[in-house]
Amino acid sequence: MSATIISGKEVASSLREEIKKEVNSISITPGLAVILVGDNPASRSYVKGKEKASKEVGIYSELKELSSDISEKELLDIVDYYNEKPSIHGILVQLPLPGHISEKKVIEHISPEKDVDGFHPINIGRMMTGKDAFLPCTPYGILQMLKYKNIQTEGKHAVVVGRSNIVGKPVGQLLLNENATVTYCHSRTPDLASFTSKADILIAAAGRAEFIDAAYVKEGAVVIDVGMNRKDDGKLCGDVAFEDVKEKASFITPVPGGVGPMTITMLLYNTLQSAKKHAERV
Ligand SMILES: Nc1nc(=O)c2c([nH]1)NC[C@@H]1CN(c3ccc(C(=O)N[C@@H](CCC(=O)O)C(=O)O)cc3)C=[N+]21
Repeated sequence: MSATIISGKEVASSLREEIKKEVNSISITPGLAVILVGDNPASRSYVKGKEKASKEVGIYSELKELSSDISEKELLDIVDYYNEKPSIHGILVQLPLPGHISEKKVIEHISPEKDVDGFHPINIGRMMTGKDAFLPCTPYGILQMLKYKNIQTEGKHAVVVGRSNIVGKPVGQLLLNENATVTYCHSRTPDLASFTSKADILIAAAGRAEFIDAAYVKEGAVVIDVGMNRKDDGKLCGDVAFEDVKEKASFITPVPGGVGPMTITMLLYNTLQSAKKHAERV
């Protein structure tokens, strides 16, 4: 039997409707500042997607485009400017940054109260300890997709392939918070398939095109594809060999149209939450 496809587009549009309604119902306009350094075409295209989605739900978005030779100090000053600007509730510095700028320094410079990416160590610590935090958008979006399809996490064995700070590590943490049993694997894990084939929920976030085929997957598993790879023909593909795996899985997410639209949606959601908290303070 072929797997049910979890359409990120569908889940995203349902959540965006709710976000839009709530944006219209509050007394202030949520504001998001997006800082883009350099002219990487992929980064630019993601940033455009974020701007368009913000407008659609009534969030004000301000794009700051900076030359790739900007100094670290200048960038930190711009972050400061937005940290202090009352009409801005969320700040996103698009990664990756040019090599001469420390990403760590820049992320740590963003006010944790405006860190709608959920990348600041304060928010990561809050997430780890189960406190109120901005949750990182991709892992949070994955949780929403599971919820939307009523997929249980409690007592399930989740296997995460990938250990990045923005996807692999936090998605495991969030699944653990949801009472899953979590195993982390990565590029140095020997006999990877021996782990992934035990997964009830498999999260593929390693950044290798279509390498998870049916041999890596247990019959009836839920397979979430976080990969965002460009093929030689320019087409986007995930870490999962979709056609092969969909015959074995119970649920599967496509690329494109899967996790990607959810990432943007949770950014909008976090920006709305930040604006609401700001409104309570003033
Ligand atoms: N500070 C920061 N925060 C981020 O959240 C962040 C970042 N830096 N740097 C780059 C990555 C990448 N990312 C994507 C979000 C949505 C899609 C997305 O919606 N993709 C569409 C397809 C887009 C296309 O066709 O090119 C889809 O999967 O259907 C993709 C990629 C956010 N990132």
